[in-house]
Amino acid sequence: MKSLPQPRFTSYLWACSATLLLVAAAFMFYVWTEKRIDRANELRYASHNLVEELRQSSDDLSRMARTYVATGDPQYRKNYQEIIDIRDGRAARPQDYENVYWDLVLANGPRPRANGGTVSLMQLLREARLAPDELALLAAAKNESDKLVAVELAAMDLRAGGDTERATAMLHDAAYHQTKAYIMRPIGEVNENVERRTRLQVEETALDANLARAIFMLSGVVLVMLVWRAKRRLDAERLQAVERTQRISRLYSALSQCNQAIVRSHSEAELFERICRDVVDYGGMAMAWIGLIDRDTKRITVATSHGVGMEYLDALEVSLNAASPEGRGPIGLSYHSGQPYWCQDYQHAPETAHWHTHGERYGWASSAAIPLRRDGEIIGFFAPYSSAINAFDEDVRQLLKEMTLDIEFALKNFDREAVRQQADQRVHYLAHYDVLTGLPNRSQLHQRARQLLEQARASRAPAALLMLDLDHFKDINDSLGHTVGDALLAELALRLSSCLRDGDMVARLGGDEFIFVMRNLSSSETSDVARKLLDIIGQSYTVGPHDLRVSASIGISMYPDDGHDVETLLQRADAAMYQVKRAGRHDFRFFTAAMQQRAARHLQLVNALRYALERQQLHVVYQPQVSLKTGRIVGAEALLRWTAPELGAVSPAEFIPAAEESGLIIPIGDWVLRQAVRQARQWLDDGLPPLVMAVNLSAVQFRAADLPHQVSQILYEEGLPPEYLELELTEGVAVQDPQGAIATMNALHDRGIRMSIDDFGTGFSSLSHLKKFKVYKLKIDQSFVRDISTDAEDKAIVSAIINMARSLGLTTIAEGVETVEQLEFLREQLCDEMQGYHISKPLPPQEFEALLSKQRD
Ligand SMILES: Nc1nc2c(ncn2[C@@H]2O[C@H](COP(=O)(O)O[C@H]3[C@@H](O)[C@H](n4cnc5c(=O)[nH]c(N)nc54)O[C@@H]3COP(=O)(O)O)[C@@H](O)[C@H]2O)c(=O)[nH]1
Repeated sequence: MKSLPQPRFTSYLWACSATLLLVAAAFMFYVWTEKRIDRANELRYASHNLVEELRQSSDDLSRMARTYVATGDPQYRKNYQEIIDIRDGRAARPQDYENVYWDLVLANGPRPRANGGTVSLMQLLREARLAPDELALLAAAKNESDKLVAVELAAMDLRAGGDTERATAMLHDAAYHQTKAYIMRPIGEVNENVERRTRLQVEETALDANLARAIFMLSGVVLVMLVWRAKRRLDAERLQAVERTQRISRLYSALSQCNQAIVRSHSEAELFERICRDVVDYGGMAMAWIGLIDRDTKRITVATSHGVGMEYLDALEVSLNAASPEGRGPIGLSYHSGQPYWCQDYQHAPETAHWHTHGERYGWASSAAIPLRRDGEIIGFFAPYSSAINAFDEDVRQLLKEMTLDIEFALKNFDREAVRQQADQRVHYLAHYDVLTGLPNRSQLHQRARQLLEQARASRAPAALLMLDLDHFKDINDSLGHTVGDALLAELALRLSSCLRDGDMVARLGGDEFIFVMRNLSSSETSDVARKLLDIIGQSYTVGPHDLRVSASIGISMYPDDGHDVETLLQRADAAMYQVKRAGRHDFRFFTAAMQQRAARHLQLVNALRYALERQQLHVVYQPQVSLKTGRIVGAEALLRWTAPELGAVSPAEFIPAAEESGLIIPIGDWVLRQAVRQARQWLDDGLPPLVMAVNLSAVQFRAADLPHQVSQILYEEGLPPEYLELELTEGVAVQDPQGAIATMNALHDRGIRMSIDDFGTGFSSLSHLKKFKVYKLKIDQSFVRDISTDAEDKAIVSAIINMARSLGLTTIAEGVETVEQLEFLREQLCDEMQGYHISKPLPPQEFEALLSKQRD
């Protein structure tokens, strides 16, 4: 039942003040009426006294006169005259005059003391505000009294004259008494009149006084009641204020808890749970829940709840569909208005009718639905329930709105945090994993490998580190593009991962280089793994329209024999892999101490080579190439020499591979080419017989995309016609990408530049390819030439090469010719040209020039 609103304390204060005024007015009225009664009584008393004085003075005069007549004592006549004088205002009225002059005189002898004032009795009677008729009666009495005075004076004169008898008779005769009676009758009438009138006046005033007293008492009672009620109201309001203060402080502690919840919560679910708990534990709610909108069904699903009666939510049906009853409740209304909905009387509100029966058991008296937004869109509702009607006053509403804003702020922060975490995870992923293959990257490798070695150390078990590098993978990238290369690497990573046991790892170091760390493997088991890897890697890859095959080189180092830390094992596996590469690739090798020395030497060479050009440690020598028909020098092969102060003279057989692997061959090769071209131009300019300058071109140089342009540029800049230059290529340039090699050769050929195949017979050139190569010369490798005088097989090979070349229309040149026997055999076989120590070692330019000059002569 609704309670009537209580008047506030200030209303009581006004009522009290008004009543107090009424009380004061009633009191004053009462005092005034009492004073009026007093005044009426005083008047009655005074009137009565004065009237009595008139009667008494008459009696006193009679007595004085009779006593004088009887005694003849003049004092009585004197007294008589004094009474007359006082009464008529000629003598001052004595002090304490109580009408009875006789009493004053006879008291103790002395004369009554005057009070200083002289006023006649009649004047006093007039001032006594007697009624006019009363004054008229008293004036008549005074007249009669004056007549009697005249009689008494006459009687006293007779006595003074000695006629006592007549004097006495005059004071006792019937006329005397008749006059006396005429005096007394009006005085009596006046006395009665005054008595009656003043009593009436007193009685009337007493009525007023009673009324005033009644009003005073009544208003007093009312005032007391009002003060009492005001006090109760004041107490109630004070209590309310205290309760409100406590409630507000509770609400603020709920808000503070909410803020703490926001700070402490790490997830949306945790935050929702804390908020519901805080609004119940600190905000005075019986139960609270948070529901989230299911976007598909438009229904509300309970995310979290706290408080008593949470079972209510078990069967709760709430939706946003305004067409259904469960969509027209506080949540539905809140959703459609976008505002919080406060239901202050849950059991009687029409909007909660659908849930009355269900909610009755839980004693809900108020409920609210406050929308929760994320990025401005309503995602759910915060729904607190109270067991009190009108629970959501302004303070509570404000609190809940603020809590909701705080929740929304926290949601935004969670979103930001989620984005940040995703970014962090991405950064972490990028920092530790290879994006292309998903394998651990270099930094992760070091970390994981250290852990694996630690475990191996702890279990005193061996471990293997395998460094795997694809052979000629660059060719695939260069010829088919990086997309194809990337796809192949991704497929390769999957294959490699499939070879892993639990606890082992494979990482991509970058490019086509992979590292395996495997525990509990003996050397022979590691060999099996390496073979298996080579086998798996060698199976074909289908990338788009391409059917590709690759091979790999694997270097292996063993823990603890080859090293105790990751860095050492990596270095040693690298050295082993380097040896595989040098030995022709597509194989695996274990690290050995010799490899270590070679690797160290390799590193030393590469480091020194970096500065060889700028420190002018390089120079070119020239070896003559002679026609077997004419015996004349027809060409020169430019051969690079390097003398470094710390290393001495280093053979190109040693430093060229190092320059190729480090990429230094590109600037160095350019430099050699320019030197050789310049020299050829110089000799032409010097008038020496024209010759072809042969320059070795490594496969690395040959694969450079701008090679044809670069060569033409040097020729152009140095002013040498292209027909005077010959590029010596090894068979290897065409192994990986024959089509690309053919295209480059075509481009060089189109620019008029000659090409020869160096070291022919040692590589894998197929004849079908050879036919397509725009080369004009084959250089028979000196390993075949060396023993042609004695080795029948070499003889047969050299003979076959010469015949094959001739059938293809190619010129042949034999290198490494040191003896006349070798020379003779080659001439017999119709080899076209020769080069070797038999004619000359490679010579510095001046010496070569001298040799050439001799030929001119
Ligand atoms: N890419 C480049 N490769 C170069 C360059 N300069 C040299 N090289 C290559 O280095 C390898 C070793 O060369 P080098 O030590 O200069 O040896 C050459 C000759 O000195 C040697 N030769 C010549 N005649 C004889 C002989 O009668 N006996 C004998 N024992 N050796 C002889 O043969 C090498 C020439 O080889 P080739 O080039 O195959 O004709 C070597 O592979 C060079 O190619 C360079 O500038 N760039």
